[in-house]
Amino acid sequence: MDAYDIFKKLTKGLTFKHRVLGVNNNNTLLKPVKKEEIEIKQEQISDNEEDSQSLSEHTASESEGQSDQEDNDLQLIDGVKVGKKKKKEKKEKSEDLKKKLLLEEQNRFRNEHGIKTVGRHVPAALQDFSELMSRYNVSQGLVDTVRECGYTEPTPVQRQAIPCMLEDRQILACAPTGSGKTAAFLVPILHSLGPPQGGPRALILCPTRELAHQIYREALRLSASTLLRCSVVKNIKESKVKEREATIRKSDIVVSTPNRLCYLLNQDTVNISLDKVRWLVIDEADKLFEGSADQQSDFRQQLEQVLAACGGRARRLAMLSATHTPAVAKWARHHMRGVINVTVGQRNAATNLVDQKLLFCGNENGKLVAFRQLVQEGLKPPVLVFVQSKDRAKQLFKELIYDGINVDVIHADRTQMQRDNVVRSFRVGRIWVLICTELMGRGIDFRGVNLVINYDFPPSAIAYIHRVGRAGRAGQKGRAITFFTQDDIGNLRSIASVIKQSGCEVPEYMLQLKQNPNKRKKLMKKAPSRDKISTILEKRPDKRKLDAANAVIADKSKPTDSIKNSKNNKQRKIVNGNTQNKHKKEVTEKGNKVKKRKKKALGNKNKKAGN
Ligand SMILES: Nc1ncnc2c1ncn2[C@@H]1O[C@H](COP(=O)(O)OP(=O)(O)OP(=O)(O)O)[C@@H](O)[C@H]1O
Repeated sequence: MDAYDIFKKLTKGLTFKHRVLGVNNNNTLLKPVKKEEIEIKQEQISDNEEDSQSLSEHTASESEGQSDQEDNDLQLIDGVKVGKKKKKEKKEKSEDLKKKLLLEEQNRFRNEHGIKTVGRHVPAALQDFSELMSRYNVSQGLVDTVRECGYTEPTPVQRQAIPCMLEDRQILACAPTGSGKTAAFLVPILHSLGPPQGGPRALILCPTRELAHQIYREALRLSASTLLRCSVVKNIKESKVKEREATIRKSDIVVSTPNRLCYLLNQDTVNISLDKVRWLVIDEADKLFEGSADQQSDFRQQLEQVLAACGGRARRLAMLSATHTPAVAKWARHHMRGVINVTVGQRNAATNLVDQKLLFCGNENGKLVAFRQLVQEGLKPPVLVFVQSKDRAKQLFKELIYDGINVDVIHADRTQMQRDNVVRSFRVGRIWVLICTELMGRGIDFRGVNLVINYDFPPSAIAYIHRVGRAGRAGQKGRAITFFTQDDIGNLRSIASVIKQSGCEVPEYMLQLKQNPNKRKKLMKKAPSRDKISTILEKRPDKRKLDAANAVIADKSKPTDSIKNSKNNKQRKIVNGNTQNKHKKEVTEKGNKVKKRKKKALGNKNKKAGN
């Protein structure tokens, strides 16, 4: 007896409504039902099918009802509607995705323009100036003025700095020389100040008077469509103090050097309130922070005084420069909450619009010869020539004026009026070659400077970047030639690296030179002493040649140290022989005169005594 027979016996006379289906469906345990049996039960089956259908329908509706019930139960958990929660999550996810895509798009746009930012919630960069109206409600008048200045497209620093400042964010911006940083801070200030109120609400500090005047001129130009009043703190003679005070009190935007502003603030008779200042801009920030510890503390003290005077809580800071130093970054970290760092291109790099070259000149005579050669080959004005001190500026000026070159000179010893006249003449092309000191190295915007000549090697790579940046501005190309001698080797490698970085060629050996940090620091503090710039020098013996000759002589005869020294001393005496003899003669003549006077006085005394 198999399982089927047992099942039959056991189920004799019984009807299994559901089992029938089960039998059909499950024949693994039970044998398949025979055909006749199926036919007998067919009727029952169809009835049952209906039942089961209605049952399944019922069950479905029941389970639906149950799931509804479950849903209702879930909806009641903590009063949160789960269904809606899911929808909300979905929506949030899609919003997140949208945001991510938007951020990616913004980053791609920034990359295209060489903009890097560090900070939280950085506003999107500007696509064009008209976006200022749609995004920030900037007046049509201001946008039109910007365009009238010839600014059709924002420069990279303007694309990022303007929205940041319009959203009231503090910035630390580093962008190449000549890339339009001035308009980058002026445009948002001009919009955010609204109608004029009187009493400074924006204060712009920069290192030199020339730069202050330049920023002031740009502010005047850009504010043409507004009624805002701009002023620059001019010379602060005692007689003018009251006049300056009145001007500042009436102005909305004030441009000054820190020295002049603090001088005025410290006058007992002067009452200037900086309470309403909303924007404090520090242009060429790293220059103001640079220098010896004393100089640094000078500016820091001044800055602290100004910050204290701008007591308002709404005060925001913007610091800009073409170069970035750790001192500025550190200060910004401590004093600028929520600051956004904006960097365009590579940090501390020279503009790639300037073709740069290094020229070894041997000695000071070599420099003058090289300069004259450049003139002979044909200089394309305007040309800026940098020297390391005002004395050397005067010396070179004397040399070049005798060569018949259309040249002038600017340095700290000239009066303000002379300085202003020189700058104006150079701007309009009356002067072709302008000799200057580091004074003009920062920020000054002479349109179309074709060539910068570093007659004296710059004291640092930073100074080099700013000097050559006087050419190659606002998209125009330029050239820079830097003379160097043996005295400048200490800084050669760092400057050669800057040149190489900006895409120009430099001999490989320069990049391999050993760095001496102490020597570099020394050179930054004090420029090397150089022979006077003078054609007469050519007739004088070269001291270095003499020293070299002495060394050869000393080596040949192998004398002892003391003999060597005496030999050098003797040589020194020969070099300065004429001067020393002259000096000796003068001393003897003076001595004789004194003796004669004494003799005469003694004679008179004796006469009187005799009388
Ligand atoms: N969007 C623009 N399109 C064309 N030219 C511009 C634009 N913005 C500014 N300029 C021009 O570029 C020149 C350089 O501008 P600016 O003096 O502000 O440069 P900078 O970045 O401050 O340079 P530096 O670091 O040397 O001080 C100026 O002549 C200015 O008129």
